Amino acid sequence: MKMTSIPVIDIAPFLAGTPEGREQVAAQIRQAGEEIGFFLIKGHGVDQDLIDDTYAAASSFFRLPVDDKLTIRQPPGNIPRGYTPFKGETLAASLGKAAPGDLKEMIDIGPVDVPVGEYYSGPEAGYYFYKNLWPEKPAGFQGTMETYYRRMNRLANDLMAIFAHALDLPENFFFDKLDKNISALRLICYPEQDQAPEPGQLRSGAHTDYGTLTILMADKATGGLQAQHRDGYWVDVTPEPGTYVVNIGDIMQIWTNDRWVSTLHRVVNPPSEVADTSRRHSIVFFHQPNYDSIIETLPSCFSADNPSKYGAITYKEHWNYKWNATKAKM
Ligand SMILES: O=C(O)CCC(=O)C(=O)O
Ligand SMILES: [Fe+2]
Repeated sequence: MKMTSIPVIDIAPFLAGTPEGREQVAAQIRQAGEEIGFFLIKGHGVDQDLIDDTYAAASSFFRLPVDDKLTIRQPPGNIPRGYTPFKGETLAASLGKAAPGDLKEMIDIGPVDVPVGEYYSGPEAGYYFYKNLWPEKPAGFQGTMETYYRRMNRLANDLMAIFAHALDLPENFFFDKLDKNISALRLICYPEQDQAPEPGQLRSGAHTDYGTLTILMADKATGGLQAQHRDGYWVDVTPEPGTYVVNIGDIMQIWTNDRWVSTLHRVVNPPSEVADTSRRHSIVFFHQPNYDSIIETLPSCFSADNPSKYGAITYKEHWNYKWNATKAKM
């Protein structure tokens, strides 16, 4: 039977900490990781007021005149910070596919609370800890986003503990690979479409996410997210109020030797009858490990009968390739 919606998992019993609760949540995550690589979570503990404030700050920013938005334009050299105008990225190119630019504009925010030291600012650090660019308007934007970033990092740690449990590893297994993580908070606006898209042009072309996991909050505007089932068909991912969409990224797929899937997904265009009124926003936290973590098959995911399919790489090697492939030459 075809899957028509993605599973909803209440993670509160894991966070409450009883052994039964932890096992029950881990079992559901294990199944979802293997089958579709996407799930909705509830019981995550993130304060709804913080979610609402973050959404409101992002949507007000995108309503500003373009000149105001360009005050924090992405610095030259594809540095992953600041505002990228409409059609500035082509996610299909991360998988080697040519396509017109994605029908979206966005802001990229990197780590907040960066310590001083060679690891964070020396030559190896690249742009991973580059300073964030904050707009003057709307008021309070920086504080809201920094609070949200920190809260997403905590939730991602909780999810990584669940993942470890689900993979028969100690729950703190991943922590030393994440303690200097280079996660990215991305605010995206998919504006109303007053012109028909070009052939092959989507709000976001089909791609997989590059890191460990992604935590997404989106509104319910038409023209939304779809995930590809392992059997090839597309499933609508419809967020419910108070839930987050979580999906597995490339690094979990590599770590688990393909037992879990980094699922192909895309954001489709709204139907043409409503395209000129459909405006969609999403707030996406891409959780990504330390830049120098070595990504190789987890001890519980290979054996003599099931050898590793991937050679070891560092996270920065994986990320650099994907990121640079997707950028418009502007
Ligand atoms: O906006 C969405 O719903 C998903 C965006 C996405 O998949 C991405 O930016 O990687
Ligand atoms: Fe994505």
